[in-house]
Amino acid sequence: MAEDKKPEVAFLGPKASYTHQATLDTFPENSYTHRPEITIEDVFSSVQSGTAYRGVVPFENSTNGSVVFTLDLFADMSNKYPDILVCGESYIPVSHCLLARHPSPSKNASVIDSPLSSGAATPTSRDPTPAKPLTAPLGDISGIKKLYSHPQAWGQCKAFLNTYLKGVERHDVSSTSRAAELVSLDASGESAAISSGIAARVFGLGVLARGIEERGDNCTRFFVLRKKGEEASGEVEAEKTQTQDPNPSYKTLISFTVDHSNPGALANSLAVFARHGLNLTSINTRPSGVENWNYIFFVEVSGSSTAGIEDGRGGNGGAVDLALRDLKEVCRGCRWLGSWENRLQR
Ligand SMILES: O=C(O)C(=O)C[C@]1(C(=O)O)C=C[C@@H](O)C=C1
Repeated sequence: MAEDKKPEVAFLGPKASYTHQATLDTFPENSYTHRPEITIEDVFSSVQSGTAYRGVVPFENSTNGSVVFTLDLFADMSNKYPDILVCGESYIPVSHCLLARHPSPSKNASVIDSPLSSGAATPTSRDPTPAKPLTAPLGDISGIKKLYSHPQAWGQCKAFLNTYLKGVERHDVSSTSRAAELVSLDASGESAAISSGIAARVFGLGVLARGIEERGDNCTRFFVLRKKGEEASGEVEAEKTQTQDPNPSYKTLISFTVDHSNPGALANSLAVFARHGLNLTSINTRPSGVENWNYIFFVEVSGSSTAGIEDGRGGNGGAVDLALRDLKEVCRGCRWLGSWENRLQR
């Protein structure tokens, strides 16, 4: 069947996750088969093993910061994903809803009468001026005893949760769409999910509140993964059309570790990028996993590295390749994690 011939793109599922939206944004359904995976690690695994042509994973949220699960997989302490590279990115606006199976948002229920619905969280000595949520529930939500979502989502909806669902038990699950799926299976009707409006339709749930995120411009950045040795881009026509910018700029992700006992080791490593005129656009750290209080650093720089770095020939002599060569001299270990076209629109 022609359907079977389409390249497979693995993504953090189930269907209707924000990662699914990012996948649809980059890989049109008529040219690719979209394969939902249960965890972000499963996506890495499918790309590493070659069973998926590409993978899509969340990397960073504009309100709540890095997706640490993804960073830890790039850190790859057990050397399970040595061939994973980033080859693309996608920015998706994220607007969360509160979803439940038996939404009683009795349209008539007075939101104003409920003590839970005053729109102001209780001031405490630790937080005397709590943030005000952007939105209120559409009806009575006092029956909700359990909340499900991806850990990233709690931090994106703090004001709403503190105001209207303070103290309600929270369950971390693998994605926001998995949260919606679990709620759809809970006959008690006492659970709710933080998930998307699309997930409400896919899992037949009702919407108890819309736009519950902290900020109206909440946005998540996703990475497209490929396996080392696979063409960077362009082999499939549909993917080529993603380039809309006639003068695209590029970004590169690099990880490195330093000898923490050496004063200036980190400063010397970062100075390499400045010396080669590379703008550092982000820096993250995670525990290295080697010993306590030892870190792995992730930096994103402007520019790209091309042929040669991948197979150890040293690259094309561009600024990123030269920086990688010099970085090796001053850090303990470093790894090029891919270069891709910058898709950030300002
Ligand atoms: O759970 C999902 O729907 C995801 O795609 C994951 C994820 C994330 O990890 O950041 C993506 C976007 C939102 O920021 C919340 C969750």
